[in-house]
Amino acid sequence: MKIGFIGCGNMASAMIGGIIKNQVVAPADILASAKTEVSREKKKEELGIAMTADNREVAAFAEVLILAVKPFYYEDVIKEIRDVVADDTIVVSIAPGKKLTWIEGLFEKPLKIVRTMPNTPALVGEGMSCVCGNAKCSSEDVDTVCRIFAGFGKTEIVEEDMIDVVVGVSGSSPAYVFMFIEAMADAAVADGMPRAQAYRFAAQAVLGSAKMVLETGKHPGELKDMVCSPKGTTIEAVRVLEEKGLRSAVFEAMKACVKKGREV
Ligand SMILES: NC(=O)C1=CN([C@@H]2O[C@H](COP(=O)(O)OP(=O)(O)OC[C@H]3O[C@@H](n4cnc5c(N)ncnc54)[C@H](OP(=O)(O)O)[C@@H]3O)[C@@H](O)[C@H]2O)C=CC1
Ligand SMILES: O=C(O)[C@@H]1CCC=N1
Repeated sequence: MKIGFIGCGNMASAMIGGIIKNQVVAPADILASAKTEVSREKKKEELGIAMTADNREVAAFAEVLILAVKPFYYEDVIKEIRDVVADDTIVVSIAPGKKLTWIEGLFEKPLKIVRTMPNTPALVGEGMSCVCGNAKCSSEDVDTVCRIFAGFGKTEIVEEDMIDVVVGVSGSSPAYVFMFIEAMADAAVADGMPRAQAYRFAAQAVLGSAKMVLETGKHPGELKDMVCSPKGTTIEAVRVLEEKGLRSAVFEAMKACVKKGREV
């Protein structure tokens, strides 16, 4: 299977890294484009794939064509490539807000279009993505995309409306988690821990906690309660986090994120 990426920035690189590492396809079966020569050279070296400046070359090459440019470039890119995209190519969007009908309309011909929302932990094989195909897609087409995305993490099929929610809860959320890790590490540094060690401790605590949610099936509140000893240290931290509005901050942040995604 030939996979093409139009745009090869943060998200495409994370996906390609996972695809190659997990041998979904060989590097020779991937072709990507980027706007600047500097990026193309960097990605060629980093990922070991062929790079081009020509989006139309990528579109003609790909059986699965992933549009990995910023949402505001989608319109120009689709107009540029639409006459070289073969009728049976599966076109994959990773952009928030750009609806299937809008993408279909721009191609001006019936095509298989799949909307997805990946996230950057794809780079280490721990991505979380959703997938939704248009009416032209058979279940095999959707499976093909799921198989590619499974190469760099977990994937679930959702209704299109749910994609806006996925943007908030997994597409964008690595950024909030990195902020949380950074803040915990800063506090540990303030208390005397060397910075590199602080990142290791904070990140491993987040990783382990996430695994507990996924692997025990217990409610996160129960897992939290298991850490809070009576009269202990943790409940003091929990009291301050509640006082400072952690839950409300996360709630409001995600509402803002989803709203922005719907407006794109
Ligand atoms: N970053 C993330 O965590 C996530 C991003 N997404 C979505 O992924 C898409 C890409 O985002 P991201 O990777 O962060 O963005 P980046 O800015 O990191 O990358 C954009 C890429 O597009 C290239 N590019 C720009 N214009 C063109 C063009 N006309 N033709 C071909 N290539 C072009 C850039 O080239 P150059 O480097 O040379 O300028 C760059 O390689 C967006 O739609 C975003 O919403 C989805 C989920 C998560
Ligand atoms: O910030 C953004 O717009 C993209 C979409 C999801 C994550 N990054």
